[in-house]
Amino acid sequence: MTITPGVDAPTWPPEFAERYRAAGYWRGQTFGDMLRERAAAHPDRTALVDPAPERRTWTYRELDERADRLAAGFLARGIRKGDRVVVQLPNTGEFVEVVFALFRIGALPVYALPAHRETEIAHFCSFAEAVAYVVPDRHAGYDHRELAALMRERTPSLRHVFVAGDPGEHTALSEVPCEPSGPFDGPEPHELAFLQLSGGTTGLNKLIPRTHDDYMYSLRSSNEICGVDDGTRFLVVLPAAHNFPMSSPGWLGVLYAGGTVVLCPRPDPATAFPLVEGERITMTGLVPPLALLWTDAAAATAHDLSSLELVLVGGAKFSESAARRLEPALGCRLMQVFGMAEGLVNYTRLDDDTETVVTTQGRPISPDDEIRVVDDQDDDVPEGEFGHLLTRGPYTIRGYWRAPGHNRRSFTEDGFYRTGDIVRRLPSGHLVVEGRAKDQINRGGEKIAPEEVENIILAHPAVHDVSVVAVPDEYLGERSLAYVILREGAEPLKPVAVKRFVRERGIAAYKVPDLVEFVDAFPHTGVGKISKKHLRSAAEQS
Ligand SMILES: O=C(O)c1cccc(O)c1O
Repeated sequence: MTITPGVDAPTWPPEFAERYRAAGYWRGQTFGDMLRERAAAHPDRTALVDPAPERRTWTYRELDERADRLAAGFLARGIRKGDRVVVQLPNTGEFVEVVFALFRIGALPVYALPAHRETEIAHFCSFAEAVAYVVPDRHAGYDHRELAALMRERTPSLRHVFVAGDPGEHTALSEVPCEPSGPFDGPEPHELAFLQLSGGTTGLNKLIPRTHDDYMYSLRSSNEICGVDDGTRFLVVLPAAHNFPMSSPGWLGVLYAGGTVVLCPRPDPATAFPLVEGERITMTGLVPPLALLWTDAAAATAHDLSSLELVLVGGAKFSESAARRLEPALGCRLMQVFGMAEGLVNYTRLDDDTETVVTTQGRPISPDDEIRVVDDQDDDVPEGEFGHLLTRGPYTIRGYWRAPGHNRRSFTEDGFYRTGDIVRRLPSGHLVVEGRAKDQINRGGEKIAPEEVENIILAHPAVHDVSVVAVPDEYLGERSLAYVILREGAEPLKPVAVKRFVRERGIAAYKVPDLVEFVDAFPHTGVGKISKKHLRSAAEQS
């Protein structure tokens, strides 16, 4: 169960770590201590607002105290430093309390999304050898307690299920807190803070080990770039466990700055606009499909959105035409952000001209973010030409959690992360994302590994072979299409039966193929392997 540094989670070579400390990037503070410091400096300021169903607020002092008591309760139940805890909570105050309680004792949250189901959660629990799983009772019509019971049966390491709300057969989260018996033996700043999820390209999600030092640096710099300060009122519209709304600059960045975080239960304008007005929201982050929806809804809304100063858009490519419409419609500044949970984050800047803001995906946070744009042989391409984006820097991981084989493919020998994105770099340093080399579908910001979905469909008795590819979609950017070859002599299937089969296997709904087509054969490459590129262009033409 214990973590061996450099083995379970590859880390920076000592000369890099020294350089990042000397440059002042890594400042030696943990998230637990950060909150403690803020609570001492401005105890009565509002840290957190959870507006639904009844408005609840937390001052910095209250959040700090509640995190302490919950941390003490977790310890009393045997959760220890280095233990992994799968946290699957919607945008509620409990999410923030749980995460800070775990930070304080050095247990590592594994950030599941509310949309995840049996397939994903079973993987996180077993691969991370989680000791606990934290869930809501019901969310969006789904009973998480039943899934939790199944996970307890199937995962030997899983000793606890904590439920926010009615616990059923499990333990109520509200029963956990107790009085701390003394200071916590917390983590060191260079140690892991949590495991974030990768978008995944090869089947199941990889886990991304982030340290207190490296993540705190990305927040602090994001705050400077985005102009976050103690007057910022940030609306968390996307699922709070996503890296973007957590750290770019996100709810953690805003708490770092002493601002106020408001948790939005659903991302639609009908839910969010009254909150923007009522809570005087100044900043938020959206994925492109939501940005479009908000842009269109703003024209007709009776709600006063004039408090909005900045909307960040990222997670998938934002079309230039949509980007041009956003600022006039919402009456605020647009900032594009191109980031990844593995590290590197790029922003357009507040003083960039409009053309740069609408046509690029920004430039890196740090002067020490090393960027290479290379061809298929890893040779640098001339400035301004397309190539694979490789990166290395003070907040980009050196390897995934317990994945040595995968790490040899995803990182160069000298530690550059192969992002899988195809970019072009402008003389200003801004990147333009042109496409993707990795086998992944980006469905409006939700990343899908085709292989994971293919493996599920292959289990259908009537299916001989399957290939899942991206097809362009005006609203989401991309949707998923499953090309299915049926077994000889099999009863014909309807597309809806394939979709139902995938859904019933227990997988996040966004991974269920949007389209299913039955074909006799896939286009093949010379070596007889399915050519995803070929399939993608066939899909684009159909
Ligand atoms: O993962 C992402 O897509 C992402 C987008 C914007 C900003 C981020 O930090 C991200 O991780």
